[in-house]
Amino acid sequence: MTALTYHPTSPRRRAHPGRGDVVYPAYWIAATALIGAALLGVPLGQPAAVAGATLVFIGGGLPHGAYDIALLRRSVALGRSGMGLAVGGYAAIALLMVVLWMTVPLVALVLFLAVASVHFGEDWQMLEEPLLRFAAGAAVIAAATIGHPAEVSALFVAMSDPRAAVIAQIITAAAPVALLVTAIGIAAAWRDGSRHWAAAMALCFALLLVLPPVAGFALFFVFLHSPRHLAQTRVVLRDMTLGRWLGTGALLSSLAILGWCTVRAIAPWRFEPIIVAQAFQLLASVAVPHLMLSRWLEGRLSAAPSSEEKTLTA
Ligand SMILES: CC1=C(/C=C/C(C)=C/C=C/C(C)=C/C=O)C(C)(C)CCC1
Ligand SMILES: [Fe+2]
Repeated sequence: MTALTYHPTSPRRRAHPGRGDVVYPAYWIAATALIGAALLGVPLGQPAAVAGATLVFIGGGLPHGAYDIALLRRSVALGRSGMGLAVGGYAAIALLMVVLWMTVPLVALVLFLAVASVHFGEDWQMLEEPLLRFAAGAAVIAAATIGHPAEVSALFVAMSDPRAAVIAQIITAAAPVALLVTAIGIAAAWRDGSRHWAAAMALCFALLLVLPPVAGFALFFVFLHSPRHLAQTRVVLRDMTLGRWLGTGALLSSLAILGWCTVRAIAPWRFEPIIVAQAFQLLASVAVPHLMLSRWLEGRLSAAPSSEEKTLTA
């Protein structure tokens, strides 16, 4: 994910009409296919379908973080040791998150949900109000939870411990507010010209409410969140050949999965081997350095806008 900010000409207005209005046709195709499957009675909440959705969100979503280090390298002139430090720091933060899952999984879960809300809120660049962006980010979790409290609670418990059910209850209680605030965000995005994004997210929230949670999440993550970031990243890394681009995505995603399996094999692991729960734990572990790096890059870019960034924000 890249952290690409718009630099206002007026200090009052952060957003830019139509800013961030990026939705690919694949999203509408996937959403239509999911609606069709649900109408035809395909059991999207059954274990086989959940395993399929897990493969989709890992295979289609994990690679969007694979370019974080390449982006960092593009933004700061790093020597060999600087690069080593950056890669080491990134891996160390991810590993720290794995340790949190192993030692205090409830803390890891809360951290994950908070980080995800901030991170998904970054997709709403058209909204100038940070609280609105955070609510819109949190609404992804809130919609899935209020729509399917028992399933989400069971997933949280599988990732953490039985006390995680309380977290699902708290989210369920707060969900109406998050969704109402997000409705305002959608209206504002629509009014300001980001109509594709506003319509796509409105449909996605509706689907997160009604579809089984992992299917709804896979739709959001793979077809809305990741492609925006991949497209922005591709602009910055446009001189990477297609082979190298695809190779980097595949290699680093495989390394993350391999790293996860290695840690699981060598460390004492008290979780049930539930694949979907582990996939979310892995996602959480890489999401934390992913978010930290994006925030840092955003700070840098805001402080010193480059010509490259101007291209991106145009
Ligand atoms: C665990 C879980 C959920 C939350 C997933 C989150 C929060 C994912 C965050 C991913 C990130 C931050 C990726 C970074 O790019 C849902 C959707 C409520 C469905 C039920 C189980
Ligand atoms: Fe991301």
